[in-house]
Amino acid sequence: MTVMYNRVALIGLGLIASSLFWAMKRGGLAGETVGYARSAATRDTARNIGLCDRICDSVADAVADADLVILCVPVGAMDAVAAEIGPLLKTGAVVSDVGSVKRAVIDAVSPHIPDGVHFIPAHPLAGTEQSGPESGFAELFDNRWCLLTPNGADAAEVAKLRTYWEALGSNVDEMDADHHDLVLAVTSHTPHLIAYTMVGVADDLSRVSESEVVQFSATGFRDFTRIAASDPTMWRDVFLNNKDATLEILGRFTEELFALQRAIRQGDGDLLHDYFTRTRSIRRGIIEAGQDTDAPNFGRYPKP
Ligand SMILES: NC(=O)C1=CN([C@@H]2O[C@H](COP(=O)(O)OP(=O)(O)OC[C@H]3O[C@@H](n4cnc5c(N)ncnc54)[C@H](O)[C@@H]3O)[C@@H](O)[C@H]2O)C=CC1
Ligand SMILES: O=C(O)C(=O)Cc1ccc(O)cc1
Repeated sequence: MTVMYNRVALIGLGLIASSLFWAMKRGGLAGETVGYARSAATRDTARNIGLCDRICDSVADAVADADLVILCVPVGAMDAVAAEIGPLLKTGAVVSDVGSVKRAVIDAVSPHIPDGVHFIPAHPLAGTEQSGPESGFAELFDNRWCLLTPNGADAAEVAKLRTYWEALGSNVDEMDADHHDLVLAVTSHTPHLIAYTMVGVADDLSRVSESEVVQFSATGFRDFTRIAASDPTMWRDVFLNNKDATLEILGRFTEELFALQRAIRQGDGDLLHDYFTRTRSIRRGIIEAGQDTDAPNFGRYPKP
């Protein structure tokens, strides 16, 4: 139990902020944690469930004297929130965020950060399809990656934030923001779009076949429906703010899809078999690296 920052302010009280609070409480990482949410209803819920040591009714109260301010709002709201808090930050404070996109957040937030305040963007690769203050839990970040995109920030403050995320349970790496956005377009953003699309297709179909789509959902489709239940505002903002990388990956995806479509039409079993053999090896690589915490036998890899 080591206090790392005397006062931490969480702005936007949803899944990630509430998980941060519970994880900080578990580790005793903050002297005091204060929270602010835009809507009075969210602030009331937060108070009722004991989220944060204090919930403030104004963002000014929340960031006053804060040593670490973490922006936990949708990516599209970062600009407005940063503009509001910029003039209120104390010298020496660290501002960070948890947004799923990094370059657009850096461009939106940096102009509002005064001299003497350190801005260190971060992205925990951990989440669920749930949102809101009641959805958080202390274990969310355990054994998950958190990527920092320091963008030239003070090395000592970056090292401290790294230690903070490690104390929250994460593995931490540093990356260039553009590279982050491309990697996440491949591993998270485009897969979410595909899930949204597939569930949309099934929804159109279910109008024809009544409830069969729901009744006979196989595991793969169930996973798609879970992902497609994610917060619409958050995901709208991800695509609007990681436009180039997702369009690039989506272009490649549709080309491959057309190639597979042609193979099915032409009965080209060799092409399909070769393709599926290649993709299977990628899955095995992930499991052997110990990265698949959802696998039924997670914890038993890598094999002795
Ligand atoms: N949900 C997930 O699985 C993950 C989300 N993230 C990122 O974390 C951030 C927060 O996501 P969640 O906690 O899941 O969202 P959430 O929807 O649970 O909570 C977001 C909070 O921000 C507030 N908010 C929205 N617009 C606002 C505005 N203009 N001004 C002030 N407050 C505003 C909402 O009222 C809510 O309290 C997003 O940037 C998202 O990209 C990062 C990793 C995983
Ligand atoms: O729920 C899931 O499967 C996720 O993929 C969670 C998630 C969503 C957004 C992120 O930026 C990081 C992780």
